[in-house]
Amino acid sequence: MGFESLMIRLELSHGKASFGDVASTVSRCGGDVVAVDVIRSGSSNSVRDITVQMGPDGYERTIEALKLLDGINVINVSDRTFLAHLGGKVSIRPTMQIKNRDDLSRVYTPGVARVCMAIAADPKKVYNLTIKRNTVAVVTDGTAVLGLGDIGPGAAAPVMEGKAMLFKQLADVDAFPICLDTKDTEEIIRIVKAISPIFGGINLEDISSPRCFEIERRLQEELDIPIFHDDQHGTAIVVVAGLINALKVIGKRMEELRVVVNGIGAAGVSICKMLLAAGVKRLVPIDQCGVIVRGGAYDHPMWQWLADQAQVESQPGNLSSAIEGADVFIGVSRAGVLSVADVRKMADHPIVFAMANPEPEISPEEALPFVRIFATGRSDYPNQINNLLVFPGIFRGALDCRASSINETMKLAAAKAIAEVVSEPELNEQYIIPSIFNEQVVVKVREAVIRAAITTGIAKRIPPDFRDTTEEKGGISHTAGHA
Ligand SMILES: NC(=O)c1ccc[n+]([C@@H]2O[C@H](COP(=O)([O-])OP(=O)(O)OC[C@H]3O[C@@H](n4cnc5c(N)ncnc54)[C@H](O)[C@@H]3O)[C@@H](O)[C@H]2O)c1
Ligand SMILES: O=C(O)C[C@H](O)C(=O)O
Ligand SMILES: [Mg+2]
Repeated sequence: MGFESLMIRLELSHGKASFGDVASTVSRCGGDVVAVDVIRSGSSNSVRDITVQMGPDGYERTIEALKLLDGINVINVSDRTFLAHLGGKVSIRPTMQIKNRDDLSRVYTPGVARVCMAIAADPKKVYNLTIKRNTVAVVTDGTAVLGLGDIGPGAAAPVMEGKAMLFKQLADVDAFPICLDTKDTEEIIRIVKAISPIFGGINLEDISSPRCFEIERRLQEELDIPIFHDDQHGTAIVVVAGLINALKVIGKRMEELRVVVNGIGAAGVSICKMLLAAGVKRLVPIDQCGVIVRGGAYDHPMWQWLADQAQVESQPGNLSSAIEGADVFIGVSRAGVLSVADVRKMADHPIVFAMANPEPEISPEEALPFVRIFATGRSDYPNQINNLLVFPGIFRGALDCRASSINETMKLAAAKAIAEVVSEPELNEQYIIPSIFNEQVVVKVREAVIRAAITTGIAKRIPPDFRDTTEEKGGISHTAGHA
């Protein structure tokens, strides 16, 4: 599933082989040549880089077929995805160049000492005189990386670097990947607290459940910067945004839905909580042990919380029995657990958000003939429901107003803001959620988050663009200080 790019460096012996032979061989193996670069051209031979797009299954076949061509020498094969990772994906750049001793004495000893002492005298100044106000730590222990599981902190780094890139490109937030070689809850809390002075916020990422709940709660209690477990809240916010719009398309209301959530880990717990807050009255949470039922007894504190909720159904069962008559399936579990037979048992106008990464609970090819609305977490299909629509804008807003946390009001405001980026005339089955490249996403999420932070009294600063207009924009009073 999904197309990938491969870059192949070839030497063609003129007179023996032509570029047409190469292109037709690639095409026969199921791929397309999408770019050609001539690296060297001589009288008897030439060297070219060809970029080939195809499903991952076709790679080896293509290379073997090219090697068999007379007059073609395959010099090198590079997977473009790996090439994009060479040397990592982010770097740190200074904000000015040190050109002479005068500059040096300002940014370094002795000038810097005066600035240090100013912060020592007034710790709030760290926000204006260091990178803190714009910097977020993306912290993982590598235990729940995408749906790949506990692959360790080093292997988790490419995902964390990817999040850091997106923070910067989409919201101009400087984010730094921190991959911790410990799974111990107390140690993680201690380390994050210890590194927190230079960060304006902490984005926890891919830390497995249930430790993630305790880590987030304790850090938020003990620190006055926002702590946001992306897999919980970023995911829940984007799911609610997608659902708000999907319901507009199919004409159902939140209150009349029966919703199955499969995978009650970090993402699943938070999605369930937010669905209840959004008005869902019939909820069926399912994990590997089967349906989590109202009135049940569970060791997992969050499952017990769910079992105590009036909206959670009491009928035991498994995914295959529980999906019967469901209006919505939300998967945050693992690849391939939803079958076509399951989907066919759903109510009219089924909505399926199959969000396990990188492979969803059911492939679009299998599901699409039987569902009204389908979404995945992936970038290569329509309706990408991924927390990447949330974390850049939510942190942009939280940093700009120096919110001490990210509360429920801010989260709901973010969900509504994302949903509203797609206007009603634009909405359709293939377009329930805006593209991440829609610049309005970060702008609207930021604005909604700041307004919610100010109204709920947790903003420590009013951003300049909110200073004169807050009254007209919604009757918000100036309670926070300007800094
Ligand atoms: N699209 C997105 O934005 C997005 C965001 C967060 C997580 N995810 C994906 O959701 C999945 C879970 O992520 P998480 O952070 O919650 O991980 P997690 O490890 O905290 O939770 C996963 C849960 O799924 C359960 N599970 C595993 N197999 C199952 C099965 N066959 N049936 C029912 N439950 C099953 C596990 O027991 C666990 O409780 C991953 O694939 C991740 O990539 C997607
Ligand atoms: O990283 C992603 O693509 C989304 C999410 O954070 C996940 O863990 O799957
Ligand atoms: Mg994640």
